[in-house]
Amino acid sequence: MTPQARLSAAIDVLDRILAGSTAEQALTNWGRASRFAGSGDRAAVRDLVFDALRCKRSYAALGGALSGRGLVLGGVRARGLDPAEWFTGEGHAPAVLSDADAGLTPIGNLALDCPDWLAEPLQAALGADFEGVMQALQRRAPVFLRVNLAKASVETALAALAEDGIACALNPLAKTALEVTENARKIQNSQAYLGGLVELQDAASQAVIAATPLTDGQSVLDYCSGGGGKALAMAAQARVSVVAHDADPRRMRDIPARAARAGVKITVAQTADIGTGYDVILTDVPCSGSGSWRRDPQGKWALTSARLEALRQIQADILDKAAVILAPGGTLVYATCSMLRAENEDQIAGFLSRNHGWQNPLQRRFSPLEGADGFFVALLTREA
Ligand SMILES: C[S@@+](CC[C@H](N)C(=O)[O-])C[C@H]1O[C@@H](n2cnc3c(N)ncnc32)[C@H](O)[C@@H]1O
Repeated sequence: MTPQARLSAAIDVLDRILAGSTAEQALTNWGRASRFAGSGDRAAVRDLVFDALRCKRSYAALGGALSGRGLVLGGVRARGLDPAEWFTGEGHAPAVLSDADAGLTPIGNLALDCPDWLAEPLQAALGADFEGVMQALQRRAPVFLRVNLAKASVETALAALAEDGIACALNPLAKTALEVTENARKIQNSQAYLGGLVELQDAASQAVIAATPLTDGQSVLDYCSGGGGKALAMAAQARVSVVAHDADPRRMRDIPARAARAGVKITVAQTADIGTGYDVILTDVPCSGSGSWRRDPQGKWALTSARLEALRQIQADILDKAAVILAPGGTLVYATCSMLRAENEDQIAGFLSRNHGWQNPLQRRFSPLEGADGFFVALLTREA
């Protein structure tokens, strides 16, 4: 495909997304219908689509319309390219520009791709970092790996990755965290990944596990395990017995295979079998995802105040339910990939006001300005 034809493909995919499809669905459907597209084309179209979704407001302004064409045109203008060279109408290129394609220079929340209703709570949470963080969320997220210490040292993992041409740099957020600097697309077929030496995991997620006080012999519950990313990290950090649970059992489907590849043991529990008396419970609760909008830009535009309030209720309920199955003297770990106080500091304050005999020795925010996703972690310790 020519670079111009890739723009046309991105326009088509974005139109489907604007009509209600998820990005993944729309890209998959386009891929199936476009057998002629090679892997480079698919990657390029995907990048164009996700760039446009991250910058939906500003690109729509620059491109003169909230449409596939407007977004892609806005992206061309944002990159400082001459649109006339790209919108040529020749071959599979997008149609030539007309007066209808005039755009305007975005300012304020528009320029920052911030939904208006979220500007105030985000400013309250981020203070002087607000603009910088919103700008960071307009760019693609770096790729991070976690070295699986159950199978390899950091040096061994780096050497194995290098054999597959994948270059990485150590990341200060966690001693297991590597930022991929070259050939990220090779990871899933690399020997280091297939052999369980490394897992894909954001560095802030790894920092959350590093902040979790795990010691050999403990019983640990990952209450909202999803696909088990953090359960795997906990199982590799100390000789602990890890139980994974999620309200949606389908999300835990891959945990046995992932645990086998990583060389660790994880017991998957349905809600009825969750048990009690855990030394450590991690609640990596469902949240707005505002710290990871780079990876899920549709989440930024789909969030509403009603949905945020519903999430807050779920988060408080999860904390209260987990608290009663924690052993005396145990630690409840609360984590979100949100930057909003309502889901972070306010939840901890709410928990402490509802429950007595608890301490809160740690609260820590991770900012996208540190390179990884925005995250929040709090430790709640129950008196013995
Ligand atoms: C942020 S995700 C967890 C991600 C996962 N810990 C990881 O590292 O990949 C939140 C998870 O909470 C689950 N969940 C939602 N409501 C729940 C509830 N009431 N009890 C337990 N899990 C719940 C969701 O199904 C989702 O998988």
